[in-house]
Order: sequence, then structure tokens, then C-alpha cells
Amino acid sequence: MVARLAPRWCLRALRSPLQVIGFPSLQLHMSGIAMRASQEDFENALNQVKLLKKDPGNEVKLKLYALYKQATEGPCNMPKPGVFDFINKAKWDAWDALGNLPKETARQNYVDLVSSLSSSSESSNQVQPGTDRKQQEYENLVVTSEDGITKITLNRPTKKNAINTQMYQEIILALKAASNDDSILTVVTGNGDYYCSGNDLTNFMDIPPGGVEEKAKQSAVLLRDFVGSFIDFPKPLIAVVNGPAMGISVTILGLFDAVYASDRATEMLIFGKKLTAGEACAQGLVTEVFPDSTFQKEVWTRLKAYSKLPKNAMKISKQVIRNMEKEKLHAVNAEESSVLQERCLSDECINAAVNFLSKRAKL
Ligand SMILES: CCCCC/C=C/CC(=O)SCCNC(=O)CCNC(=O)[C@H](O)C(C)(C)COP(=O)(O)OP(=O)(O)OC[C@H]1O[C@@H](n2cnc3c(N)ncnc32)[C@H](O)[C@@H]1OP(=O)(O)O
Repeated sequence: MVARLAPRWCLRALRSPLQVIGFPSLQLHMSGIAMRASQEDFENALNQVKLLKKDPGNEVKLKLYALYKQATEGPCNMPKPGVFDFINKAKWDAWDALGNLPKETARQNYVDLVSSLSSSSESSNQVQPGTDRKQQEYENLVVTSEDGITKITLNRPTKKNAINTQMYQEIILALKAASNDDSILTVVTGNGDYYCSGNDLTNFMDIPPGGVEEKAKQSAVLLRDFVGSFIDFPKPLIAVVNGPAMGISVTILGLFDAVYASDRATEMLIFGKKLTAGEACAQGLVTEVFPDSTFQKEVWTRLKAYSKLPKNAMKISKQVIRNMEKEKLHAVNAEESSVLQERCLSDECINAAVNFLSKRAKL
């Protein structure tokens, strides 16, 4: 049933996870000055931030930091941190970008931002009556099971489905759950115009107390577990590549049993080079390409037909094929993860992260 990709490709596909291709700009969205926040409102907001149930992410934390500094100290007049001090430089850039924004406006914007974070964190914790409980378990994924198919949808469309640290962990959990559920096939797809823009490049900003060495170690462990969960996945696994795919989302395609791509997936960025879906198909990375206008209809009709095939026969076939190469795949994965740990600390990687942070901070 499922077209298996050549083992050689699987091994090749696991290489070069650290390509950093480009960086978007950070945009601060300031609300108007409809009301003036009092000092008391501001202090309440400072306390509310500590009570947020979910981490708002680095980008929002940068906005909060900049607004706090502007509200309490006024325009940035600190010396610019050195180019390798990229955390402090990102903070400095975010604060400096506020220019001469009055302290009162910064205070109001801080209060508004915290209030919007508090309400979205409350609403995301509410279980909607009648909805599948499983859908509530993930911040960055939507997981549904219907007609023998478990569908894992990458769900950060405003960030082009970039994979942040939490999302890596959620994907690992969702694959684990899908391997034990009643479904016959598991599908990974993206919400919005992108399939996935790869590793969330702000992941590099979140440095733990142990410093960059600790960060590199954590990233290597996470990458190994993430890729390992695709290697070990026991059932037929299908990628429905609904749009452009980049970085790590491309390199793991070789571990899927079939990859269906829309002809809109014209930016399969791999090894720093853009491939169209057709070219990726010619290379064996994509199983079949469909016109975008009929992509969803054709692919889902086909997947629903596959889901009626004998469940155990498909699962056993997949396992027999995968078991032949599993040990090698894990060995390559371990090797690459350890290379990633070293490369995270290289000048090339640090420079790429510095570029990313500085470009994002330009308004
Ligand atoms: C555990 C660690 C393992 C590490 C393994 C390593 C893996 C290798 C990789 O995957 S490296 C990452 C490769 N990907 C990129 O370099 C993509 C960077 N993004 C872009 O080049 C562009 O954003 C784009 C081409 C994907 C889309 O461009 P467009 O102009 O259409 O849209 P925007 O740039 O405005 O993007 C919309 C918002 O999405 C955010 N965003 C997009 N991609 C990422 C990303 N990879 N990381 C973080 N954020 C991303 C972007 O910042 C915009 O957000 P904003 O609206 O809040 O500014």
C-alpha cells in the first residue's frame, strides 16, 4: 500500500539539521492609547505575568521586557551589547526599537498585552462542550481520530508552523498516543498556507541557567528523541504536505512511509536549496504530487480507502520493512544528535542565530 522511501534516502535525510536559512522581522503591535493605565494597573499586570499558566514564548517575553523598561526607565540609552551577547542584544534591540514612546503609553501597552495573554491563557484551558477531549491536550497541535485515521495537524499557522521546543515534545507525545490508538493510518499535515517552516529559530534564545553548553545538550537530546519517535513509529505514517516545507520538517520526510505534496509546496528547502514538490518527487523524497486545487480531496479520498485495508497486515508490513534498517537509523540519529550538540556551539551556528535575532528585532 504505502510507497516506502529508499533506506539510503532515509539516512541522507537525517543529515544537516542545522541549516539556518533566513530570519523574519520582529514586529511589535502596539495598541492605541484609548485609556491610561494607572500605576496600580501596571503593578497588577506585573503580578499577573508571574501567574500566567503557559509560557508566552520568547517573542512576547521580549515585547514585555521592552515595554517594562520603557515604562519604568524611558527610552533606551544603555550601550549596545556585543555581537556575541545575543540574548542581551535581542533585549536591547527590542527596547531600543520603542524609540521615544512615552512612558505612559508603554505602561498602557504593557497592561493591554498582559491582559490579552491572561484571557487567551484562560480560554485555551477551557474544554468546549461536545469537542474531542484529545484536541485540548496540545498547545501547538490539533489531533483528531476519524475513520481509522489519526490526523496530527501542526497548528501554529501565524508562525508558518515553526516547531518550538514545546511542539517537538507534543509531536513526540502525539506519535506515542497514535501508535497505541485504534487507528490504522497516521497522517501529519499543517494548518494554514505552510506545511512547516522548520525549527523555530527563537528556540536558540531560550538559554537555560547552565548556559549555551547546556542548551546545546538539551537540543541534542530533544532532536534525538524527536527523530527517534519517527524511526520507531509502528504504523503507516503519511505526510500530507499542504504547502512549503523547510529545515527539519523536510529532513524527516524520509522517515514517512508516503509523502503526498501539493504542487504549491514549491519551497521544499533542503540543503540550502529550494526544490519544487515535483523535483522532490523525482529525488524520491515525495511519493506523489497533486494539483493544489484538488490536493485535499484527492489525498483524503485515497487515505480513506487505505484506512479500510487490513489493519494488522499493514502494520506488520511496515514493521518488517522498518526493522531491517531501524538499528542503522538509530545509530545515524545518535551520531547526528551528538554532532548537533557540537555544531550548536560553533561560530557558524552562533552567527546564524545572531543574524536571526538582529533581523527580527528591526521594526
Ligand atoms: C531541537 C532543535 C533541533 C534543531 C534542528 C535543526 C533544524 C534545522 C531547521 O529547521 S532551521 C529553520 C529553517 N527555517 C527557516 O530558516 C525559516 C525562517 N523563516 C522564514 O524564512 C520566513 O519566515 C518564511 C519564508 C517561512 C515565511 O516568510 P513570510 O514573509 O511569508 O512570512 P514571515 O517571515 O512574516 O513569517 C510569519 C511569522 O512566522 C514567523 N516564523 C516563520 N518561520 C519561523 C521560524 N522558523 N522560526 C520562528 N519564527 C518563524 C515569523 O517570525 C513571523 O512571525 P511574526 O509575524 O510574529 O513576526
